Amino acid sequence: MTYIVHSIFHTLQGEGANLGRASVFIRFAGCNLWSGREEDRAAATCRFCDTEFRGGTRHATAPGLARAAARCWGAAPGHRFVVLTGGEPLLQVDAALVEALHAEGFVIAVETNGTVRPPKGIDWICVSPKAGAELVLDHADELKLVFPQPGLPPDALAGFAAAQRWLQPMDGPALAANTAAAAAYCLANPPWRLSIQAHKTWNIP
Ligand SMILES: C[S@@+](CC[C@H](N)C(=O)[O-])C[C@H]1O[C@@H](n2cnc3c(N)ncnc32)[C@H](O)[C@@H]1O
Ligand SMILES: Nc1nc2[nH]cc(C(=O)O)c2c(=O)[nH]1
Ligand code: SF4
Ligand SMILES: [Mg+2]
Repeated sequence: MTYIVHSIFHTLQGEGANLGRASVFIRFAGCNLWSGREEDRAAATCRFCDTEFRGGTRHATAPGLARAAARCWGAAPGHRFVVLTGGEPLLQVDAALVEALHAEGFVIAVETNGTVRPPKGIDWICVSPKAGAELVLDHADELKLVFPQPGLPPDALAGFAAAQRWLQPMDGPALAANTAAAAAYCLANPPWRLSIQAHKTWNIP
């Protein structure tokens, strides 16, 4: 299996349950809910994406990609943690990559839109559902809903099983208003919690 990877970088997880944790991010190229081209955004299923994920480097084997992640992690002792994101990582992540990353000593987390079934063995799954896209998962370690999303109110996810439920204000021109609305929603509706994209204020990738 060839993996097409937009970028690999070492940073702190800026969102959700693993906030602040040293991580290697593997950002896979491509998504099933948007082409990544600005001219296609208005007609896409997912229209608020904050991420560049087009194109990148081919990695011909799972052990090769896992070694690239290990090189990126560097010399920091132990606690290796990798976040598979994109784009939509589950279009490409397979059992061979899970095995190879584990063999390099990584705990594996995934950021997914929940429309694609994951291979077995991933240690931490964060599902971030998108209005208008069919969820094929009904549980995860954490649920992280970008808020507000017309057509996908938090209530609609009452049947989704997750120990942690986050509302993440939609970044864009209305970020301040979205943050206030998300905070108000969390105050009125525990167990929803507020997830601020901390890396954007820490000025790290
Ligand atoms: C770029 S996505 C990649 C992973 C996967 N495709 C997904 O949507 O979960 C990573 C995370 O950023 C969130 N995100 C994307 N655009 C955002 C925005 N404008 N404001 C807040 N969060 C956003 C997504 O919902 C997801 O939780
Ligand atoms: N620091 C940092 N944390 C993140 N958590 C999820 C991200 C993503 O784009 O998937 C992300 C990201 O892009 N940067
Ligand atoms: S599903 Fe994820 S990667 Fe795809 S366009 Fe939406 S936020 Fe971006
Ligand atoms: Mg991001």
